[in-house]
Amino acid sequence: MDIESQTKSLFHDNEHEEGEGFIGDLNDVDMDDADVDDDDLLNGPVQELDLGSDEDEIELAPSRTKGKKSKQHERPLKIIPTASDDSSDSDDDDSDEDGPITIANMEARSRAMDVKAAREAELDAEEMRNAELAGEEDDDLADADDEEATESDGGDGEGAFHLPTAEEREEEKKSGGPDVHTVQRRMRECVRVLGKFKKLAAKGRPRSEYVHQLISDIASYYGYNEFLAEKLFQLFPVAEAIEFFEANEVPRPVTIRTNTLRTRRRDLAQALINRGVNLEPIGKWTNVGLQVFESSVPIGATPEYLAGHYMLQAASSFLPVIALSPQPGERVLDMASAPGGKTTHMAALMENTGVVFANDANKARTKSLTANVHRLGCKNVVVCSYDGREFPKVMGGFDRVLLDAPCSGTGVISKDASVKTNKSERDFALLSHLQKQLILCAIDSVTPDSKTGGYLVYSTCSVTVDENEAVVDYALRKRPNVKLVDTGLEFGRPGYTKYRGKTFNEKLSLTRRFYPHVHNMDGFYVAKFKIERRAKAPPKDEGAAASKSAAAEEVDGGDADVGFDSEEDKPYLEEAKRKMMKAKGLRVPPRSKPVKALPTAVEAAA
Ligand SMILES: C[S@@+](CC[C@H](N)C(=O)[O-])C[C@H]1O[C@@H](n2cnc3c(N)ncnc32)[C@H](O)[C@@H]1O
Repeated sequence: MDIESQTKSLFHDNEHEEGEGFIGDLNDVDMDDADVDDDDLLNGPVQELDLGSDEDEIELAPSRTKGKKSKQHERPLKIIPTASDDSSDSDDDDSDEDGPITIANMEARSRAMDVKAAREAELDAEEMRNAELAGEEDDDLADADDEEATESDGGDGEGAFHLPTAEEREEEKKSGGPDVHTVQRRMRECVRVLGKFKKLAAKGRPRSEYVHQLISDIASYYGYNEFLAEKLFQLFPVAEAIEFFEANEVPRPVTIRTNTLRTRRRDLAQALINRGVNLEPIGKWTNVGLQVFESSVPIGATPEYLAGHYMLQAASSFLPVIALSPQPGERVLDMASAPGGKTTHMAALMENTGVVFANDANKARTKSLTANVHRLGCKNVVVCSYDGREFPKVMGGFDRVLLDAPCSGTGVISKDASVKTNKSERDFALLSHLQKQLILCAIDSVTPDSKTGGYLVYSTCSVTVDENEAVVDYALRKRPNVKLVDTGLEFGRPGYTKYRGKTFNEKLSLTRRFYPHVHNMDGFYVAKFKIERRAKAPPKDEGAAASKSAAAEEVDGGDADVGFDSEEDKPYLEEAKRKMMKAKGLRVPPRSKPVKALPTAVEAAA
């Protein structure tokens, strides 16, 4: 059985749930205001929307692009030559380059690709600089000599390559678009020309026309809307962008995480091997992960699975927990936790001691969370369901917080192809807005006085800058008492410090990006913060008690009094009750008093 059909049959019964999403006051966000630099982001009523995706729920059935039909589905195999196909480049690469990327050879391969990407980025940048120097930007290359133009035209030896004009593109669209072979060939040519633009571009055709054509062809070939195709394309040098889109067409390796509360990896591996499972340890960076290559039994229904000896979990989703590194005896918050892959991992690292508050705003999703908590034998987990923006008002004083934020899912397109077509510019603005609200509340939930911790990890299964660096940079600007620290992860590309005209805090390079085409895992982002006291240190001569109370007052929503106050809780309870009645189709009674926006974390701390 090959690994692809394996994957399909392996997961016929896992916990995938429909209707996952993020919760936030998104409908009323003004797009122009979506990047407001203000704690006002924290204001607003709680509403439910269904826009999100979740990296942890492995698909039961092969994903299909809903809506737009991808030309790529018509193709037999990988046809677009990409960096890793290009044999002329192989000398420069790691000798491990032959054969498929496994998680074991991934580190070496990823280093080689990093070098190559850096080189390509450099070439791209040089091309751009040259174009600018020549004052050509959009109208350049009128002086490209005939010889060069001929080289471009004769490109792949299959007849002349002609970059369609705007009118021709229109015509093409009207007639239903070109066939898949024409699109493939054109993409290949555009990549080639953009790689050596000065030399290969046709006379009088600016770079932007090639880029535009390539993005449009990527969108139709792989089945993306043009907006998202462009957004993702912009993240990489041209040739690498194709690698990324290609990788999204291929399922990621099937991986499981040993539940060390119940067994040891060695014993689990032996038990599964005895059942006909072909597996091996993922790599040096984790001592609990196993990669499954083949199996004659459904991996989601073995006696070991049912007994909670392992979790079906994408390798990338180990990373935020490794970075957070929760310690035994600590008080930890998992702010957006369903279905619990990371919660249960944290509970195991904490050896079932201390407490993990596993929160998720979506009540329905807490069912699978609770089921996983029970199956894996986690005894230190409390499940709750609040909007994350209600923290730390609900409770605070955590040693560590994980915010695995609701996101667009652009890192998990191989699992959920609907992302290709269902995300618009507005969705990204709204998500980024919600993520900014959540991250401030997550920061304010950490106690800077923690003896053992004082950390927050922010992660997403998305690769866009709006949802990652922009959010982290915002948090650094809004909370001067936090700083970025090393994630402790052994691989991953550094986060952007500059991106398309935006400059972020230089420490953003401490954050880590993971990509399907580089690391053979889902696209992911991880940032780790250390939370310090917000206020000036109290005078040295003051007594310990005085100093403690001063600190508590000055902490912005951190470990000040966060106990329950029934008066304050009234509006929350009333709203929750109204929601529940509405969901059950019951008549909702009028509100006892006009509902103001629920108090925010910042208000609560004030
Ligand atoms: C990426 S998933 C979390 C995956 C989870 N950490 C795991 O490892 O299994 C994001 C979660 O955020 C939840 N969510 C969406 N909006 C939220 C909000 N405003 N507050 C708290 N949770 C929210 C969603 O219901 C979803 O379960």
